[in-house]
Amino acid sequence: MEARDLNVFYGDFHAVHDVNLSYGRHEITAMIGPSGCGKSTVLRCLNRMNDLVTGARVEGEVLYHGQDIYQKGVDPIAVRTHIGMVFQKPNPFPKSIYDNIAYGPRVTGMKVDNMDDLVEEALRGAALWDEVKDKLKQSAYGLSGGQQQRLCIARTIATKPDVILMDEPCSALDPIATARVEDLMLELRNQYTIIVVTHNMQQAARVSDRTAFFTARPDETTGNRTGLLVEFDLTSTIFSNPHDKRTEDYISGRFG
Ligand SMILES: Nc1ncnc2c1ncn2[C@@H]1O[C@H](COP(=O)(O)OP(=O)(O)OP(=O)(O)O)[C@@H](O)[C@H]1O
Repeated sequence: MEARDLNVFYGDFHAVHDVNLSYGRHEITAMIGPSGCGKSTVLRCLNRMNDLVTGARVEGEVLYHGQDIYQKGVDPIAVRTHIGMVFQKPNPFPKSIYDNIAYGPRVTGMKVDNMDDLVEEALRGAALWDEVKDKLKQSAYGLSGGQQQRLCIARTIATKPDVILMDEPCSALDPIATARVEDLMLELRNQYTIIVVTHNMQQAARVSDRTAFFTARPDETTGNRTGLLVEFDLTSTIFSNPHDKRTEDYISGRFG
């Protein structure tokens, strides 16, 4: 995936300025930076989730296998089946564990030979099968927060996307549940391209292959802070030998 000259506005407010970024296939890319620098805004552009935000306007291109997902005629629902999203707070549907997984394939009209097999495959893929296989008909709300987040990941992979976007997927989880989700991300990387927004720099350092550091620059006249990409590189480089002083200051905790 690739963002080209991406600018995002909320009404008159220029939230994100000229982002150019290539996301590697079967890699985990982390997007980090101080609050308000536009990480989530950029993430939402990658599967047209900003279409659902009142007043949001996107300029530039987001290329997915070379095709601009903002081009006229592209169906945003179809985009979201290829490019799934996992949110900050686990948000299972008020349905059984089984139906949470089966819902996406059903509503998107996916051709499924055997739904039981697909549900099992998705739950196994999200490292949750062994914990829930005997209670598939029970409500998803009975699961712990960490299990609910893995259920949401299973729900995302059930529609067979090839990119998974994650918006601070562990911020509502305790350290043990966080470690499980991070292990899962590393496993999923074999099959999926993962793009994750995180506030947690250790998490970015632990799981990602490449890291994009964003910051926000105040407009001299209005004082409004517009987000921009400062540096994008291998995670090891960003954390050990960043080229930009702003990255270094952020990483070392002098700013943000
Ligand atoms: N729906 C919206 N309407 C208006 N402004 C918005 C909206 N969503 C985000 N913004 C603004 O856009 C800017 C970027 O926000 P965004 O949430 O993308 O940043 P972020 O880096 O993900 O922040 P955080 O780390 O705090 O979640 C901020 O100034 C924010 O107030």
